Amino acid sequence: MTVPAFMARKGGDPLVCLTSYTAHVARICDEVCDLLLVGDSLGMVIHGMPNTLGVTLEHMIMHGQAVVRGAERSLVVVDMPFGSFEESPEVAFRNASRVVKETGCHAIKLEGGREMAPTIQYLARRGIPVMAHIGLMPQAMNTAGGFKAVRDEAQFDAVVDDAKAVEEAGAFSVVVEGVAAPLADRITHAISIPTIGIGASANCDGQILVFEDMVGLFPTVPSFVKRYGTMEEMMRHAVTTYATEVQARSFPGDEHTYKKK
Ligand SMILES: Nc1nc(=O)c2c([nH]1)NC[C@@H]1CN(c3ccc(C(=O)N[C@@H](CCC(=O)O)C(=O)O)cc3)CN21
Ligand SMILES: CC(C)C(=O)C(=O)O
Ligand SMILES: [Mg+2]
Repeated sequence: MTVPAFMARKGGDPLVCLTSYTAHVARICDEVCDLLLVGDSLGMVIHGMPNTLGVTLEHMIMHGQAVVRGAERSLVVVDMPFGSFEESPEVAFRNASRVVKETGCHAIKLEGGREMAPTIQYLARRGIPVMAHIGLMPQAMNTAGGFKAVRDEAQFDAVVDDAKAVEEAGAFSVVVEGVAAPLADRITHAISIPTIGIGASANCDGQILVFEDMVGLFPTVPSFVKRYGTMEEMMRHAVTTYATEVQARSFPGDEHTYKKK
């Protein structure tokens, strides 16, 4: 997958996207996805943080390297963490270029609408494809007072304006998070770059979910998540059986034991 090929899917077959944070999860997701996102949700999902604000550029680079090693076909996009891009377009370029150089990812993603348009333009014109992220922006949880979906009609025009501004600035795609279905529909029809929804209805050009949420490995998921697997139960069964067998001395058995030569 390339950035132009991804953009060409606007209005066509839905774009399949998932987050990945590790090489072997990336290898599995890569078989079915158009895009793998190394999301800053890894702070919560992998590192047990209460929100995404504590995630660093070093976290993103380390997980980005792992995912790039596991991916062959998909576009790999790395989230810019809180504090790494907001100050100025120049600071954003310095940090985003480090992410691209040190991971080999194809593009970066950053949260923000109109206020980030100059930064998106600065990066995009200098060789770094940018995916924007509008609607519910988890890095703004303290100003929003939590992870609040955009459901009030009075807020809709502002988010449509954000979508137009990031398109105009040169974003190649935009994540639309936590918005009511009619707003997602307006945004998808208002712009000519692909909209990738998360908690944003079917009225988008593609969908993304957090891998651990959809396989059933993260305990507290937002209501928009559909669970396609029961990984937590499978893991609990495996470790419980192991513990029982160690205690009973039935593991290791003969077939798991070296014989002398
Ligand atoms: N594992 C995981 N999955 C995610 O989808 C995800 C993360 N982590 N971390 C970053 C953000 C946070 N996300 C969330 C988390 C909770 C709600 C949620 O429950 N929102 C409710 C109300 C919450 C409130 O009132 O405080 C809503 O109705 O909008 C939405 C998005 C989505 N992102
Ligand atoms: C879920 C997506 C869009 C994200 O930003 C993340 O995982 O950090
Ligand atoms: Mg994110």
